[in-house]
Amino acid sequence: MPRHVVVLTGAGISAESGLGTFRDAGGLWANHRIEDVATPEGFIKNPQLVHYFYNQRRAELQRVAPNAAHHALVDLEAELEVGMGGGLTLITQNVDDLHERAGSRSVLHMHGELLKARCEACAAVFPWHRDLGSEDVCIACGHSSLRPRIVWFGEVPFHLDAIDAAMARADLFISIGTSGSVYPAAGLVRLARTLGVRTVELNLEPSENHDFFDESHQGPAATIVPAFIA
Ligand SMILES: CC(C)NC(=O)[C@H](Cc1c[nH]c2ccccc12)NC(=O)[C@H](CCCC/N=C(/NCCC(=O)O)S[C@H]1O[C@H](COP(=O)(O)OP(=O)(O)OC[C@H]2O[C@@H](n3cnc4c(N)ncnc43)[C@H](O)[C@@H]2O)[C@@H](O)[C@H]1O)NC(=O)OCc1ccccc1
Repeated sequence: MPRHVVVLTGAGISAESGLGTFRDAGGLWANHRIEDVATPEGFIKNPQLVHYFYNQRRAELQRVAPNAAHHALVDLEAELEVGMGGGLTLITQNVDDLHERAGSRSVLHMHGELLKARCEACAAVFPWHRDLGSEDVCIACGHSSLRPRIVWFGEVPFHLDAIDAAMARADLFISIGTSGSVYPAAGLVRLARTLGVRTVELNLEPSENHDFFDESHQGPAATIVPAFIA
């Protein structure tokens, strides 16, 4: 029975909660060009468009709730800690707070969080639950240079050291609801293999890294994640 489990989640785990994924039909990238809304260059060129993109998603987030897949990971966290004296490291590419709302206690948001803002003048980070705009002022330094605390393309993801440390002690790596198309997140399954860690894919369809998994189960996350964890 594995004791130290690393789970990586992507947009697919939040799909059944009603949040759009990126690459699926009608997904986020169907209506917006990545370079316009998810790059530092796009933010300099058109901050209103970028704020509009994230304000839409922040408002939508407050209308949805975690699903059975999020809740199953809370049970796994407790089981590993209490039962096995081990632990769960939950790494997510998602910027939503559905893992925390389900009850997950330690979540590594490697691509940031929608409900936080960061000041580009003094680097202060604080919770932000309403629309964000260029006129908004940083409560720490008074400058109006706030941006969503999100990792854009070309920017270094968060928590890379904690992620490497968790992978180094893992005995099971589970990937849930991700297409495996964005790096360095998509490279974690290969790192797991080089470390001799067992790898499992839980996804609606085979991901771009399907061949790197020892075991793969296809289906909707809210069904297959509780089934796999039970
Ligand atoms: C497009 C891609 C090729 N480009 C990259 O990967 C780039 C460049 C790059 C770096 N290394 C490379 C190597 C090779 C090639 C390119 C690169 N990477 C970067 O720029 C990264 C930064 C990338 C982060 C960008 N920000 C995001 N998000 C925040 C914004 C926002 O949210 O708006 S990425 C964003 O897109 C990705 C979307 O992927 P998924 O979540 O998987 O969603 P998707 O829609 O694609 O797939 C959904 C899946 O779910 C499944 N599904 C659907 N419904 C269900 C269901 N119901 N149940 C189960 N599964 C389901 C579907 O079948 C599908 O498989 C996520 O990562 C998400 O966070 N930064 C960096 O590399 O810095 C340097 C560095 C790196 C390391 C160390 C030092 C320096």
